[in-house]
Amino acid sequence: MDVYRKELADTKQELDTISIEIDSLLQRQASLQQRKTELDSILRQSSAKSDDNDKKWDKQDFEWSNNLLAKMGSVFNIQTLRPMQLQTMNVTMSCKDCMLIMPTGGGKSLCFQLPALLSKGITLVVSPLVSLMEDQIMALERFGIDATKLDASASKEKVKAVQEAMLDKSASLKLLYVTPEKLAKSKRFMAKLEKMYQAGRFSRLVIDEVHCCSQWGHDFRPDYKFLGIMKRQFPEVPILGLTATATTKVLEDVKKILNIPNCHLFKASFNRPNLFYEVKAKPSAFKETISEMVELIDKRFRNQSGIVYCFTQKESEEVTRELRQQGIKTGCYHASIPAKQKSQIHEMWLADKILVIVATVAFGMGIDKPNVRFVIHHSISKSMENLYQESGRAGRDEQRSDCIVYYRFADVFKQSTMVFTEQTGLDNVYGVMSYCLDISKCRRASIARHFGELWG
Ligand SMILES: Nc1ncnc2c1ncn2[C@@H]1O[C@H](COP(=O)(O)OP(=O)(O)OP(=O)(O)O)[C@@H](O)[C@H]1O
Repeated sequence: MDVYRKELADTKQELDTISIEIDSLLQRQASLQQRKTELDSILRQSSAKSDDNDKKWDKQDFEWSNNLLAKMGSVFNIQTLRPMQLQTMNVTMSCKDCMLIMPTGGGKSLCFQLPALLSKGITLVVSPLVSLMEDQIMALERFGIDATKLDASASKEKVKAVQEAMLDKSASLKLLYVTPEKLAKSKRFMAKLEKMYQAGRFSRLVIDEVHCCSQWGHDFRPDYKFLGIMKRQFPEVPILGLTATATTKVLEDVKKILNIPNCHLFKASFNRPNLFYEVKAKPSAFKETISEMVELIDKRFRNQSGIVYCFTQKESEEVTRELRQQGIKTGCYHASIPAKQKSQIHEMWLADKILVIVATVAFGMGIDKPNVRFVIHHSISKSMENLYQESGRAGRDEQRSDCIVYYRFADVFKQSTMVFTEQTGLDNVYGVMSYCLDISKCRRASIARHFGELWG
């Protein structure tokens, strides 16, 4: 009996102790709950404050505002700015770091080209593709702006002239384009930049396609990681990162990599109201898909300019051959086509001498044709970002245009085998698959949600 009495006394004591502990935990819970409410409210207020801060960036009373508006018309022949352009330019003109996320064709280039004209010294533009730089430099030359690039093909004389201009106060050079490889691999060029910085002539660092820094993005480029040292080496130089496609996770990663945790972030809407998205079931027989496409191109898009995207070079050649056999004049474009032939095809298409280009993704960045009325994906893209960007080459003139994807399950497997080694490769393909399969949702809404926009 004594044994039981003893156990009962111990049990009561333990229960008392637990009650005391529960009381104290309940009190702690209540106080944490209260603190949580307070912290939520502080954060809400500070984000409202930073919204306020952002609001001031769209003002036109900065010391450079008059000059900015004047040059916008006189040099670029632009009468009104698009959403987020003024904010971005004001932030970067204030020497603050900024990232601008704006859809393809939205007008990101103006956001650094115009500030480059208004600033002393040289704007360094890091861009992933030489062809992209060439297009921009050609366009700048047409506006009478002195811009050039340094890449592996530059002659000794050219390198010398650029290096002189980097330090020469009276030089007219405003924009210098380089690839990330150039920065990562040429110590000599970094040393020149250091001198340019010391001379107070390094006015701004622009990083085009800034999502390439992050492994979580769809287009990671190892040399972009090197850009992380730029802020440490040139702390006074404002960084402007540009991208058409970046999820929140990618943006956070990019901020970390570039050492710009407090950069301003501007995001233009991804909705392109003039683009109409459609998904069609792809017949299993190749010829059947082609005859559907011929019908589309011949009837719905008669005499109109467009692009047909294919999965592989082989596929693009087969589609080109079939379309031609069915009487449609097309040009084929992929990475293995000789450079001269590629630029001929591109020019003929720009001049509307060829209406349809059948291409792989090699026909991509830097395409700026206003009247592309349709983009057809003969096979699905490898990610929603790619799909959005490729489709976005339609309708730059803001006229109605169609973006059609041919979808069948077998193509998901094909894509998966190509991307499974990439960090988020499979997830990206499944994202496209779910976009294609979800017939209950509006396509535009699915795209908006993918890019983190609220949509009804
Ligand atoms: N405010 C504006 N008003 C009218 N046209 C503009 C304006 N801003 C830019 N543009 C024009 O829009 C077109 C696309 O601009 P830009 O090439 O800068 O786009 P982008 O955002 O860099 O696209 P991409 O992602 O393909 O590089 C250009 O022809 C440019 O001249």
